Amino acid sequence: MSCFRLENVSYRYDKSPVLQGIDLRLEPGEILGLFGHNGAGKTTSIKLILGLMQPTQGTVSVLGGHAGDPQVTQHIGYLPENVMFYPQLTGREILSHFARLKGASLRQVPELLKQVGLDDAMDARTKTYSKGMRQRLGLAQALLGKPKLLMLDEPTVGLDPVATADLYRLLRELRDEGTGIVLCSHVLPGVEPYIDRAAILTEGSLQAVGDLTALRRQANMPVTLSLDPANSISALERVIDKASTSSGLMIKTDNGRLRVDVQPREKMALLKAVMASGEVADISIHQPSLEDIYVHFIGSGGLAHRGGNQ
Ligand SMILES: Nc1ncnc2c1ncn2[C@@H]1O[C@H](COP(=O)(O)OP(=O)(O)OP(=O)(O)O)[C@@H](O)[C@H]1O
Repeated sequence: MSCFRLENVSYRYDKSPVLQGIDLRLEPGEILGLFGHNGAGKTTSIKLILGLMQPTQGTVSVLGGHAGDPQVTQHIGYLPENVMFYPQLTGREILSHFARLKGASLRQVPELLKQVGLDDAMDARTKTYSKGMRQRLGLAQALLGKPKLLMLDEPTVGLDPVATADLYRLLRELRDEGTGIVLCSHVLPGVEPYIDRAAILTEGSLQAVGDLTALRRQANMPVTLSLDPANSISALERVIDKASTSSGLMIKTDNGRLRVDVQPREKMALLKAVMASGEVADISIHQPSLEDIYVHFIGSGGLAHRGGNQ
């Protein structure tokens, strides 16, 4: 049973279309990164999965049922983009309140607060919490009742790098226990090792979906080889010129090394020729990162939408 399936889903607020023909699914035990610029439609997609709104076209099924059904919703954990809590209550009081609302065991409350690193602060009023602490309390709230589907909207906003890495590690543990997780973000640095698949949304349309290998293949972006000459840069450059089948191979010198941008399909032939020449002392290979792939798919039009939370 899939955690959710969106089939040919479109949505419009009033007249303007916000999502168009989205096909997307999430399986148990998987972390999907949903990436897109500000206003791309990430939160709208989440609201449709939560059943807060109905699609104007297409179908949304969640955990084998209908989005919004109480039997389905009780198995969903959701961390909204901007978490706000009553400032006079303590973390423990707030989480206990949400546990009662959700019908989750109160025993979970101190356990979860400990899990998100708030064990020392659970009896302090939330008005004394930092932004990162409020975010962790929001995460604990989302984890109440051990959800089968966890949806996190910009979960790393307000977290420092160590807390961000802790969050990703926690998500990986939950994933390994079978939870399906959606991570919505426009903050890409650091997320790459923790997601199984990425979906890139621009202007309400999915540009690409897949694991990093599939996205790299689809993007067909050049791979950068960084080469240390064994003898001289000019001799190494001649080898590359001769071996290259494509015209206009990008070659740059960089601190006594050569940087060569090569198409993926030509990489192995070029490497073999360079190795056989005896003109190279060392090689490093840089594949396009998730950020490179994201920028490739959203294009300069998408970049113009990006906000300041990078
Ligand atoms: N209640 C609403 N009424 C009208 N338009 C809306 C409403 N909510 C969102 N929109 C519009 O829908 C589009 C998608 O918004 P959405 O919040 O889904 O984007 P997002 O990808 O989550 O953006 P961000 O990264 O900034 O949170 C935007 O153009 C936004 O202005």
